Amino acid sequence: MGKLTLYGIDGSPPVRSVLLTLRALNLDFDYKIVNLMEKEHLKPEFLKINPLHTVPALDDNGFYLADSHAINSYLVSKYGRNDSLYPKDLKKRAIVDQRLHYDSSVVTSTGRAITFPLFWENKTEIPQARIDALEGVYKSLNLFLENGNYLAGDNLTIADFHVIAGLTGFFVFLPVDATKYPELAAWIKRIKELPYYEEANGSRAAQIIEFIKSKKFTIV
Ligand SMILES: N[C@@H](CCC(=O)N[C@@H](CS)C(=O)NCC(=O)O)C(=O)O
Repeated sequence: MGKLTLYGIDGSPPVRSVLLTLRALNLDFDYKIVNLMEKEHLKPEFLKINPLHTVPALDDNGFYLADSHAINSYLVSKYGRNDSLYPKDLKKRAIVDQRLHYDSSVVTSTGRAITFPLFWENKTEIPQARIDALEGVYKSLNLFLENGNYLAGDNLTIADFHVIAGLTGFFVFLPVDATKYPELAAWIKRIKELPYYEEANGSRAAQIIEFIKSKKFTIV
């Protein structure tokens, strides 16, 4: 096997989703930090790897790939001992893909609408409507989970990694009410019990969570 390098930073949810996949697959890799606050992603060296200047980016022996969803499905397809994290069966895969697109489109944009003004525009008032949209995400995820223990059914897949990595920072804005969303609350507990969860996601999200709290935001 050639050399794998992941470019990223712990605060980034899509980066943590790739870290979860790399750990689940038990792969060796180098982790190169690209500090977004220091604008390292805009430096020419990184633009050669990913002209869109986003993290995560993967270098698999000279093959460069951006976007966590593309990276995770590639890693499982190329290096997985089996296909359980991203099934080859067309219908099973289609369900995983649906969850991945839901993550890319809805989960990500809902979260970004809350965090972007806080992180980059120094706005500390979050409109209630944005928190309501986040609650809408919890509701949809709870619906997905009525079909099985994991987001795409009975088995753990990369869809679970993307969504848990995204949600980890959102709990600060809106904790999951287990009486309203029991399946979602149980799923979070289940994912946290994965042996590699804390190392790949939990501990790595701690700093960004503290950063969010330090902003002393209010919901208006
Ligand atoms: N859809 C992409 C999103 C990647 C993304 O937007 N990453 C953010 C950090 S969470 C980033 O690198 N932003 C810097 C920029 O857009 O210049 C993925 O899943 O990898």
